[in-house]
Amino acid sequence: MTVSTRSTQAGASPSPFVAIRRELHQIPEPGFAEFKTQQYLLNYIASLPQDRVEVRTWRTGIFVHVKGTAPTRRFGYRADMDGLPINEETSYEFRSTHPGYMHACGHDVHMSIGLGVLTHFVQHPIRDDITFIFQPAEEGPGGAKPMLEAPELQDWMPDQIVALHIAPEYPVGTIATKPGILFANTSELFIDLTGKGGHAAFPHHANDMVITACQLVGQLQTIISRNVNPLDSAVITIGKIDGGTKQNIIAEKARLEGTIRTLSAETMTLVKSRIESLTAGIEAGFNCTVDIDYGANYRQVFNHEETTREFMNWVQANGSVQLIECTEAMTGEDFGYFLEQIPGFMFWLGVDTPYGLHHAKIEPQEDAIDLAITMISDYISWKSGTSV
Ligand SMILES: CC(=O)N[C@@H](CCC[C@H](N)C(=O)O)C(=O)O
Repeated sequence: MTVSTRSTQAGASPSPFVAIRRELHQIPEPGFAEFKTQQYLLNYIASLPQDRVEVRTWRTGIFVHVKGTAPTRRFGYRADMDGLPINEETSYEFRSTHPGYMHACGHDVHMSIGLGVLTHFVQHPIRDDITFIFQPAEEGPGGAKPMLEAPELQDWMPDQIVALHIAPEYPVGTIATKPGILFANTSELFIDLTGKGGHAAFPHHANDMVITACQLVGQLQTIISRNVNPLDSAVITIGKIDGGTKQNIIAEKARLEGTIRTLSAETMTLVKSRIESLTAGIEAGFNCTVDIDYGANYRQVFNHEETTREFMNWVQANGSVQLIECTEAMTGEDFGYFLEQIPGFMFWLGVDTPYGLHHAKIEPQEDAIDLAITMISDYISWKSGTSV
């Protein structure tokens, strides 16, 4: 394949898809509000030769169909599009121009790789068709499920699908994956506490929801340490607390925002049932009301055993990147919904940066972009050539 002209060394001009990643990096947007991102992608796709390309939009997402020369099947590549509410603190010259928003989960990288693979197959037709899915709202509330059900996808539904996620902890030149479960089941968690506000000097006339929220956060952590089997894995993270209005007013309301992660659906049910018992105790003990909202729920990312093993063998034989057979992670991804319907897999792409996903200073190594474009293009070409 010929797309890559790699160079991200200081002073050198970036390759086309690194340059695209830098432009996308500057316009991170919330889920289902990826308007500029969608327009940017549409403009780029429109700049390609159109004879075998067809485009459909769905809300802020995009489906692109690239027709093969004598198709017998259809491959799929999915990239997510949304940014995160984080104030960027990287050393980049091409930092986010949207205050308070950042591509801190690599979706700018995932999209630029998607455009690179798309460009390759527009320039180098293969026998089979390919559907590219640029999906909004992966960080929540989830674009995968409604996109799978969208009428615009039905006649372009892939027979096999692939997606990747950047991995800060792995070196550039490595990918990591495994057959079976790769990412956890997730559920968002929003808990609203309502008590009785009052003057800071008269706590006996009020029910303080700041104290109640603090108690509840501590109690929630006992679910993992005392209810979940230690040989199983689960996470409860409360990532945000809001409460009160002023330092000398007892808070009438508080809100906890978090996420639950489990490796099995049964453990998710157990964790939720324990949350409900503990919050019932909080209501009784602190004379307040508690409302729980589980927000968006994602099913586990479960890599198709046979397809993933075949891909891993191909990577090892191909030799352009090093394969790591990893363990599962407690991250979530609504790509799991695609894998429930379509055989395929997700893999981690090594981008070697000391700051993790969702960190304000994350700076993925951009050399991984052209390397991934080449590898995915080569894999799909090989697979198309070998399949009937
Ligand atoms: C790869 C990654 O970081 N994905 C997100 C998915 C978020 C799911 C949902 N909004 C939640 O918070 O539960 C993650 O946080 O793992």
